[in-house]
Amino acid sequence: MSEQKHRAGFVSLVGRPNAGKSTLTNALVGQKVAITSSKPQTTRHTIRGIVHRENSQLILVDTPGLHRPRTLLGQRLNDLVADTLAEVDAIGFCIPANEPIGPGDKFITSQLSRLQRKPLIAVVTKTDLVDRAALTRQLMAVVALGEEVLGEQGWADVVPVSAADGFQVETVGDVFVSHMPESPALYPDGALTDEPEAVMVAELVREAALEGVRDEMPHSLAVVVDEIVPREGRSADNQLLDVRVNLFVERSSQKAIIIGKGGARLREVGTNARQSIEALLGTRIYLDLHVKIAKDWQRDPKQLVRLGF
Ligand SMILES: Nc1nc2c(ncn2[C@@H]2O[C@H](COP(=O)(O)OP(=O)(O)OP(=O)(O)O)[C@@H](O)[C@H]2O)c(=O)[nH]1
Repeated sequence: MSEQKHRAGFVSLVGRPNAGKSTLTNALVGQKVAITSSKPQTTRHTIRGIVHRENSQLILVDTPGLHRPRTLLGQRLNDLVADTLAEVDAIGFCIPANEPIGPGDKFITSQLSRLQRKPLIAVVTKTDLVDRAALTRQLMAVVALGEEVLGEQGWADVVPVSAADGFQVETVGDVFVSHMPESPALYPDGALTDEPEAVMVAELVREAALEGVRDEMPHSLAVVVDEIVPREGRSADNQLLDVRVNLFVERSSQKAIIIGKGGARLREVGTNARQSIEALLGTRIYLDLHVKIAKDWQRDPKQLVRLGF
C-alpha cells in the first residue's frame, strides 16, 4: 500500500469553442474509456470521462453554459456560472496557444472569478502549433490575464499541453489531482474501464432517483447496473436494450422514499431515467429498476466490494 493519500473529485474544462477541451479530455482519459453524450442537458453534470490512477480519480464533467461560451454570451447569466460550476472541485480553463487572447477569454475569466476559492487552472492547449518563443509569450499573456481579472493571486496553476502529441498530458492530470480533495474513488474502476456506458447509465438513474429527495438521502444511494443486453430477435433498425439496474439504499425508510406510494415515484424515476439513457445510448431501452437494502453499505468493506467500490 502506498503512503500517498488518495484524492478524487470533479473537474470541468471550460473555454471558447474549439479551444481543445474534448481532445484534452480524451487524451487524459485514454481512448478506452472516453465517454461522450449527445445530450448534456440530461444531467447537471454530464460525465465526459474518468481518469483512474493508483492514488487518484478525476471525473471530468461538462458544465452546461460555459462549455459553449458563445451561447452563454447571449443569455442573462448572472448566477448560471456560479450555479453550474459550484459543485466541481477545480476548473481548467483551456486557452489555445496559437490564438490571441480575446474578449471571449476575458469574459470567461471574469465569470470564473466569481467562484470564490475554486482552484482555477489555466491550460494552454495545442502547444504543438507554435514555437517556443510564441508559447512563452502566450504563457505570459495568460498569466497577465489571470492577474488582471482574478487579482494578485491569479491562476492556481498555468500548464501548457498538447493533446495531439501527448506533451504534458500526464502533468495536466497531476496538476488537477493536486487540487482534488482527499477522497476514496467516487466511481468503480473495473466497471468503468470495460463498460463506460454502464457507469453513465448508473449515473443517470442515480440523478433521477435523487431528484427532489436529495436532502433525505444524500450519500445513501448506490446504483449498480446489473446488465445491458440487446433484446433478442430484433432487427438492426429496431433495437431494444434490456437494462437492469439495482438501487441500493441503507434503510427501509429510504427504500419507501425511492419507491413512493404504490410505486408511483419509482415509475416516474424510471421514465425520466429511461429518456436520458435513450438519449445517451441512441437506442430504445427497457429499463428494469430494483430497489434493495444493503445495510450500511458505505461502511462495510464487503458490501463496498460487492457494489464495485
Ligand atoms: N494541433 C493540435 N490540434 C488540436 C489539439 N487539441 C485539439 N486540437 C484540434 O482543435 C480543434 C478543436 O478541438 P476540440 O477538442 O473539439 O475543442 P473543444 O474545445 O472541445 O470544442 P467545442 O466542443 O466546440 O467547445 C479540433 O480540430 C482538434 O483536432 C492539439 O493539442 N494540437
